[in-house]
Amino acid sequence: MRLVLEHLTARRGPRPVLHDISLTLAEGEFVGLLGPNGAGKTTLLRAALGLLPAEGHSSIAALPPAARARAAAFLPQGREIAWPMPVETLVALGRPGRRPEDTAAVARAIDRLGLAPLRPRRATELSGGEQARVLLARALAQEAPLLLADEPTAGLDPEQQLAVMTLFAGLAAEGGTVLASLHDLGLAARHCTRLIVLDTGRIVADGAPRAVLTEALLAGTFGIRAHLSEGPEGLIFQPLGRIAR
Ligand SMILES: Nc1ncnc2c1ncn2[C@@H]1O[C@H](COP(=O)(O)OP(=O)(O)OP(=O)(O)O)[C@@H](O)[C@H]1O
Repeated sequence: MRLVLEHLTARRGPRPVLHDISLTLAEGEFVGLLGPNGAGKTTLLRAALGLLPAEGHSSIAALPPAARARAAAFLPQGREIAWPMPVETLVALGRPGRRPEDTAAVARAIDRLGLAPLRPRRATELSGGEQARVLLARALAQEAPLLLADEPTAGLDPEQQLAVMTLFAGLAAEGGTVLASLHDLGLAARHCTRLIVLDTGRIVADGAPRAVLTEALLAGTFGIRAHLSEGPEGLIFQPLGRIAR
């Protein structure tokens, strides 16, 4: 399912922090939403979902609530689980219902995140990274055509980070649309089909990873120098140092 944003502008408190964002994400795209701390990534995701008031148009926010829940799954930034329930019960919150297809979707999500060994454990008694994977499984259990994820790799070990990026690329390859905010430019460069970079609430770059991650953008927006090369596994991004600004 496509996601269309037109002239989206949002405020946090009295200040506009997202300015006139227009973009279209198509089926099959895995889009990395990049930008320094405070650039507006979370605000964009939440405004697109209708979770924050915004001016302009979002094709998801415009849907009635039930259709919105079917269209888009969301992994928010906060990862701490407060409910002392078994992992399986928590994942099933993403897919309420007792039809066989609901049970199968929950089982698929648990399997995709490698959570089978943790299934009977109490979610509050898991490590931070394990809790993050449980919450991602809850979002995946929805099996919505659009997935918006706020820093889905934060707090995960290297293997799990790669697992999540590979999983998202697979969802896009199956025709889904994935938009994920990411701070790891290396993971984004290697796995995303497209990168959108925000800086102080505005889109400053949008395109294929190789075209977006230029020396000038890395210096101007992120304040870093980096080495980019094409390896057999795809684009390799290696940060080299900070640039005094
Ligand atoms: N509840 C709030 N009240 C007032 N300002 C806020 C609030 N939440 C965020 N902001 C401000 O809005 C701007 C955008 O914040 P946002 O959380 O969207 O950035 P982000 O790109 O997701 O950052 P990060 O990478 O640090 O998670 C920042 O300047 C931030 O200080």
